[in-house]
Amino acid sequence: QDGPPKPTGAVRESDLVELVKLDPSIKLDIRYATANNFVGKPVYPEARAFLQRPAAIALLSAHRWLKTQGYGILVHDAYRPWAITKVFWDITPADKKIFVADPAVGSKHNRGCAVDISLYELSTGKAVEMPGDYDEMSERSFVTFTGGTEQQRKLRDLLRHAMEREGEFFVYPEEWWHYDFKDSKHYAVQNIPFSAISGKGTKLKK
Ligand SMILES: C[C@@H](N)C(=O)N[C@H](C)C(=O)O
Ligand SMILES: [Zn+2]
Repeated sequence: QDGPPKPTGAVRESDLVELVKLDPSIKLDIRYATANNFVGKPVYPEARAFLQRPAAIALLSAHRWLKTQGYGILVHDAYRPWAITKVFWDITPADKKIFVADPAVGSKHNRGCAVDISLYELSTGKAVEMPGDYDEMSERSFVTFTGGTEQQRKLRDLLRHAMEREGEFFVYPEEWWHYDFKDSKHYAVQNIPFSAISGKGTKLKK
């Protein structure tokens, strides 16, 4: 397969918004722009994060609620070009494919409607410890994993509560960090690089 799957029905116009421009207190740790990821080398030329506007606004709402609890959102990934989903799929062994999306269908990341996140402590700015590492392909990533420390599980569950409390996002059960936006099916799978995103719609409508 050479390119993304074509939409089967009507789709909404893409309006990708850069998250740090909405609120600079949303922190970034874009591992795919570094060698510290499961590919072992950078697959993004820039450490940037975009979501479709309604998803970005919902993420901001979760971030603001988390701040009342002493935490902020740390973003590992958001919109992801389809070609990178294909790279992930091709290098992942068959028994680990639940941790990556099939490029024949496309990932919700490719639609600008999924986000990989963790938490940072407002008091120190440091990333928290979760029951497993980001992109760890083991049962420690499952949202039902009962191992790790009580504090790690509490933070994983706090993140999930923040993201699901308004019904806008829902967790991917195999990955504590991955959240899908409820309206993802309305957006097309895209393969444009970050540099081609206009950002014209970056300003948040009040
Ligand atoms: C690769 C991982 N971070 C991820 O996002 N997995 C889901 C299943 C996806 O690729 O959509
Ligand atoms: Zn993800």
